[in-house]
Amino acid sequence: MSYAVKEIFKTLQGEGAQMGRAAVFCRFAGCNLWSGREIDRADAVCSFCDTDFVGLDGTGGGRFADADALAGAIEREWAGTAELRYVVLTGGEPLLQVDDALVAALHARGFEIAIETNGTLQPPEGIDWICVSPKADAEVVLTSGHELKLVYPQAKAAPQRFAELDFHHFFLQPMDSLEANANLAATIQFCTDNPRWRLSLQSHKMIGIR
Ligand SMILES: C[S@@+](CC[C@H](N)C(=O)[O-])C[C@H]1O[C@@H](n2cnc3c(N)ncnc32)[C@H](O)[C@@H]1O
Ligand SMILES: Nc1nc2[nH]cc(C(=O)O)c2c(=O)[nH]1
Ligand code: SF4
Ligand SMILES: [Mg+2]
Repeated sequence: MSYAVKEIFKTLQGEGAQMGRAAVFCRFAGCNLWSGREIDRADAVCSFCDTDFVGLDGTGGGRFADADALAGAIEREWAGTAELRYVVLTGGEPLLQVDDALVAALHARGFEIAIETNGTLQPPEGIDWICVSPKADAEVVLTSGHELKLVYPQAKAAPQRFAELDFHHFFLQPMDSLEANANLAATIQFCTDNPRWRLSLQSHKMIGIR
């Protein structure tokens, strides 16, 4: 099958337990919890998204005919050493498109594969780092992985609902919005009072990288 990709770029992972690690980001177009159009935002299941995932027009974006073509583009973007190749599949919601063929093509090129997902869809086998970020009252069907990274606060997604799921790391990430300062303060307070949860900052926004 073909893949619709908004953008492909190399940067440092800004969030979570892999913060600071060099990675190629592959941002898939489209999401199942928001159309991506501002006119629909207030009524969407996920209403605080900070990302433009509509269309194929970002740097390195486009329609890729098959897994080999997309993995090849990701490999060219990495453009570096053979070791510690790392790709973050994100979006939009990457699990609308990521399949066995893409996992195999990336592994064949020596990439460790990470994914950022809202947890409403099952992944193919073999993804090396799974980050689930639950949204509002959307049902989480992907209940195990490496990190659970909850944007905080969300009226319909209290941390307690996820604290017993099968993840190695539990992060709260302050919601970036007009209330970002208050959200940061509330997140610091919650993590201070509930030591299962650690603070994840969107460090790329603080240091001015993508
Ligand atoms: C744009 S999403 C794409 C991947 C997937 N759809 C998801 O929601 O996890 C990438 C990450 O950004 C986080 N994110 C989105 N909007 C945010 C905001 N306003 N403040 C903080 N984190 C946000 C998401 O929760 C997720 O962890
Ligand atoms: N540097 C950087 N780190 C990130 N971690 C998760 C991101 C995402 O949008 O999925 C992201 C992003 O867009 N940029
Ligand atoms: S689920 Fe992810 S990509 Fe979709 S609207 Fe929410 S944050 Fe954005
Ligand atoms: Mg982002």
